[in-house]
Amino acid sequence: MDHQLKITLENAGRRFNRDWIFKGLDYTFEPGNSYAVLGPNGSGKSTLLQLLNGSLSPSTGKVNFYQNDALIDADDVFKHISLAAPYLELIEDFSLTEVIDFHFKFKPFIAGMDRPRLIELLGMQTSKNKLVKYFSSGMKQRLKLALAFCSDTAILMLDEPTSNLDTQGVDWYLQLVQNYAVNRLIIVGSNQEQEYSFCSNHLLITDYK
Ligand SMILES: Nc1ncnc2c1ncn2[C@@H]1O[C@H](COP(=O)(O)OP(=O)(O)OP(=O)(O)O)[C@@H](O)[C@H]1O
Repeated sequence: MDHQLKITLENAGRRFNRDWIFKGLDYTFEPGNSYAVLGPNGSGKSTLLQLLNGSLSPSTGKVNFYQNDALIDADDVFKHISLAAPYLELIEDFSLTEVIDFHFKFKPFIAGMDRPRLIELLGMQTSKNKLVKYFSSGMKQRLKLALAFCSDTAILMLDEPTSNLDTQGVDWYLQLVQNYAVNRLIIVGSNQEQEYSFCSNHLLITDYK
């Protein structure tokens, strides 16, 4: 990855119908830094992450994306972001091998990674040809995380990254953070300390109600 991405929010707000989820949000997400977006269930973490990945527009204010200080279009932002989230579904009728091959048609592997290494990282050598619909919920979550961490993008966006993971899975996730998040802008939507304690910046949604 040879570029950096910065996201700024200027007086940003989002509402659904008459309900404001948050407003008056001024914030800068700097390249290479780690951020936790925090708040209780239903407070608007996922909504904010969707603004930050260009899939939802603000009701007021602005979300700006800069690549090496040049403004880029919100429609082009997805190329620079790897997202792992509960609402992002894997293709259930694909085998593990097919899911990986399909995913990496759209995004390159990080340096030194390829399909066999990714399967090894997942510890799923014996499930290569298993259809994803027969994966356990924890296996699916590991796969989503591994696809995100192993894609060569400037931004890693993780919504509830340890959902469905057991304690071993949580340790495995923290290992991914250590090994594959270096120098990337990482944004974690969460209300569980274990999954965001490495983040140096905290954004509390409830400060913007
Ligand atoms: N498309 C939509 N239409 C109407 N309301 C919505 C829509 N998407 C989200 N909301 C509402 O916005 C609020 C914030 O939801 P959001 O999913 O962002 O919260 P969250 O903090 O991520 O919650 P959780 O921790 O439970 O995942 C909720 O009240 C939700 O019902």
